Amino acid sequence: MSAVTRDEVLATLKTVRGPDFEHDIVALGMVSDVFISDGKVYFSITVPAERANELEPLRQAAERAVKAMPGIRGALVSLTAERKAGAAPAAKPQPVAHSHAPTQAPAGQRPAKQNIPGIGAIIAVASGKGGVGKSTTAVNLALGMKANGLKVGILDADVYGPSMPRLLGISGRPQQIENRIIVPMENYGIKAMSMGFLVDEGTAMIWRGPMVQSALMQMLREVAWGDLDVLVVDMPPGTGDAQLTMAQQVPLSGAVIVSTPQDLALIDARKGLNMFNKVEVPVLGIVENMSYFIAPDTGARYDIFGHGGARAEAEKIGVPFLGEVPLTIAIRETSDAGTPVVVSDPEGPQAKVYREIAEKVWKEAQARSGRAAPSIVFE
Ligand SMILES: Nc1ncnc2c1ncn2[C@@H]1O[C@H](COP(=O)(O)OP(=O)(O)OP(=O)(O)O)[C@@H](O)[C@H]1O
Repeated sequence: MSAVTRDEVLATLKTVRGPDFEHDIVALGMVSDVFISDGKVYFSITVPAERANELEPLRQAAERAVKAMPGIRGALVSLTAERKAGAAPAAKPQPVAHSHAPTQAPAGQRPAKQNIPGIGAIIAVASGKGGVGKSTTAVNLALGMKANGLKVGILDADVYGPSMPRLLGISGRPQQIENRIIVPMENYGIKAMSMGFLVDEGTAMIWRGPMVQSALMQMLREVAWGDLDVLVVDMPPGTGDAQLTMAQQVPLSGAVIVSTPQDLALIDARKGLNMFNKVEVPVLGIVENMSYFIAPDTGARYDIFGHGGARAEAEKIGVPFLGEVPLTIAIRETSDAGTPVVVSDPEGPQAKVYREIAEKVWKEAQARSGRAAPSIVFE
């Protein structure tokens, strides 16, 4: 069977009537870019923010219509809200979580970010640029927190290059329960959600901003996370508009910045800090990754990268230094094999490094939230 095209999807959507019961949703200009991957169709429908709940049946009708097309294996349709003129400076439509549409903030104020019921703290792991080991740090940090006795989830917000399925060794598709709530995947005792569970890894993601945002909001708010002490969010690399919007829309308790010593004068890490400052999310500290080299044969340590830059930078700007992670074959190989070092060699030196970082991150998060830390049992 030949692949379904965007035009065919749009033709189908022309059978769906808009809220005026007269014109179709395509003619009314409510349909975003349509993206098709692996037989699944993704798009959003723009609606006025105050009608989001009321128009949920419209979303369902559109999803049903597309799912019924021959050759289509699934559809992910979300509602995105139009901002009222003058309500906020951004011109982009903002996604809304359907049953829990955020309340519109008065003009000039940041919209209130709704906490997620059941989730104690949401901690972002971010980096100023790609390839510094952000995802590896995020997964080992999450597992370190679990090893320290916390209930942990991880959300892979890197919609364009999801890596959690591979890092956690999880394959398959998540189950959907009533009201389109998704059951998170799970491995090594942590719950996980990633775009990679919904589309195949390696699929070139060419989504536009609003679609990415609504997919992220669904993964955040329409997933049965249950009770979690902490949800670790693996942010997409970089500090561009997309990351900024994300940092703005997710109710973050704090952020951890991953940097390498090779980062020239840590320029990129500083950009990360500025980004979170801009959206008033406290930076919990900096992790220096690939800080020094441990020889696989002798276990000897070599400070070949001029490590320590991140510590100095953290001191200079007054944020905590959370720890340094060595460059080791073990970390790379276990990451690539889907058996992160914290679970595959829990007694080893690398696992210890991550657990200590996890402890510091948690302490910092608790200190910022002003709540007493639940007691953590260390073995
Ligand atoms: N401490 C480490 N020692 C050895 N290899 C590491 C270490 N940290 C990360 N790596 C390896 O470096 C590569 C990049 O890591 P990772 O995917 O975590 O980076 P990232 O910053 O999330 O990248 P991206 O920007 O592509 O999302 C991976 O192959 C990973 O296994």
